[in-house]
Formats: sequence, structure tokens, C-alpha cells
Amino acid sequence: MTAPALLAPRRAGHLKVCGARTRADLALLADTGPTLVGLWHGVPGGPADLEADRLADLAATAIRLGLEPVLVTFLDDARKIAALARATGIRWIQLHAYQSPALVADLREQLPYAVLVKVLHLSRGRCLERAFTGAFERAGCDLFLLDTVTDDGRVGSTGQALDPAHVHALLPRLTIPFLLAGGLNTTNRDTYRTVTDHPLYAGADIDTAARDRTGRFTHEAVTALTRAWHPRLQETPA
Ligand SMILES: O=C(O)c1ccccc1N[C@@H]1O[C@H](COP(=O)(O)O)[C@@H](O)[C@H]1O
Repeated sequence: MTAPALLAPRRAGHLKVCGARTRADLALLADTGPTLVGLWHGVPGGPADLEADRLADLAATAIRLGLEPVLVTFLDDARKIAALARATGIRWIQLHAYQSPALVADLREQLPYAVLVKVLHLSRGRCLERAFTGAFERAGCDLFLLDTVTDDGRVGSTGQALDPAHVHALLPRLTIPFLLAGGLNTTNRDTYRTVTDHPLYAGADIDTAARDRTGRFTHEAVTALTRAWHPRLQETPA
């Protein structure tokens, strides 16, 4: 038997669950293992879009519960986003629309401490921002998030999985870490082993599979996702 002192804990990256709407959602997530929670603001028509005061309340609750709140937004006004971040204490910002490298540079200047996440959209395997990945990195982006855009142009919460081969085709262009999204669930975990073994892999981001048919998070679903995508401590001999 290996002595506990010789066992080095190794984290398996982040698990982010997106679109919390209530304090009860946050309590459920804090209880079931995710490290990051997505809070929407500036997502027009989004079912989990939050008014600014509710965003502030949920961000504070998330922090109290040990979850890192992530502002998920389509906004492209750096001043507005920075003001929201300052007012709510949110440190992670996920730019989920087609915001530009210039916006990232502007945000980086205004929020030197923030973790800036830019979504890269894959449509039929082709990354729409492929030509701009270097520009995003130079602008101060900390992480990319790889997600699906559907044939009819939907982004976010598509439930549609990416082909790992398409992800691998993009990875040589990246020099900063990435989160993986797009229809991730417990049954397709093994499909992505080569992606999640990549040295820049930083975690998984899930919406659809965390919910039941009525759109609510369930304890069972999130626990199963945590086991599959975010085994907290893997005991490895040092
Ligand atoms: O969760 C949403 O509905 C959402 C809405 C607007 C922008 C981003 C959104 N979530 C992102 O969707 C993917 C995961 O979705 P799924 O697991 O494929 O349903 C992830 O990037 C979330 O951050």
C-alpha cells in the first residue's frame, strides 16, 4: 500500500455547468462537484438571462458556496462588461458571441486580474475564428472555449457534440489552455480521451446534459457528469 504522503493529488481540470438561475441551482451545483458556474447576462432571449441585480446576488452566493461564477455574455461593450465585473465581483468572463480581439484587448486593459475566456465556434468542423486565434491570444485572452455552432446558426446550449478529429485539427494553432463544450454528457466521455489528454486541456463545460426534460438541473445528472468529467482527486504515486 502506498503511504498517503506519497500520493500526489492531481486535478482533472475544471467542470463548468452553465445557466444557473436561482440560489437553489447554486446549492445543487456546490453539492455535486462543478468548480465553475455560468451566469448569463446580455444573452438576448436566453431562458437563463439575469438582470444585473440578480446577477450580483447569484455571483455573491456562488462565491460563498465555493463556486467560481463565470459571466457568460454576448455583450460587446468592454466598458459595460468591466463595470458589471467590478459591481458583481465576477472574475471570469466568457465571451460567447462573435466578439473581436479588440474587445478582448480593451477588457484586458480594464480588468487586468480577470480570466478572459473567448469561445471558438465550430461549424461543420470548421472553426469560424480560426484566422484570429493568434490575435485573441496577443490581446490577452486566457482560455479558449471550443463549442458548436449549429447549421441554423444557434450558439450556446446546442447539445450538439464536436467531432474530436475537428478539435484536434484546431489544437495545433492554440498556445493557451482550452475548455471543451458542445453536447458533452456521460456517454460520450470516452470519445474525447485524446482531447482531454492534451496538455492544454483545462476542463469541460456542460449545459444540456446537466438538466432534466423540464430544463432543471438535477442532482443525479450533475453528480454523474462530475464523476465522468471531473474526478476530483486521482491518486497517483509521486
Ligand atoms: O447554456 C446556454 O444556454 C448558453 C446560452 C448562451 C451562451 C452560452 C450558453 N452555454 C454554453 O453552451 C455550451 C454547452 O452547451 P451544451 O452542453 O452543448 O448544451 C457551453 O459552452 C456553455 O457555456
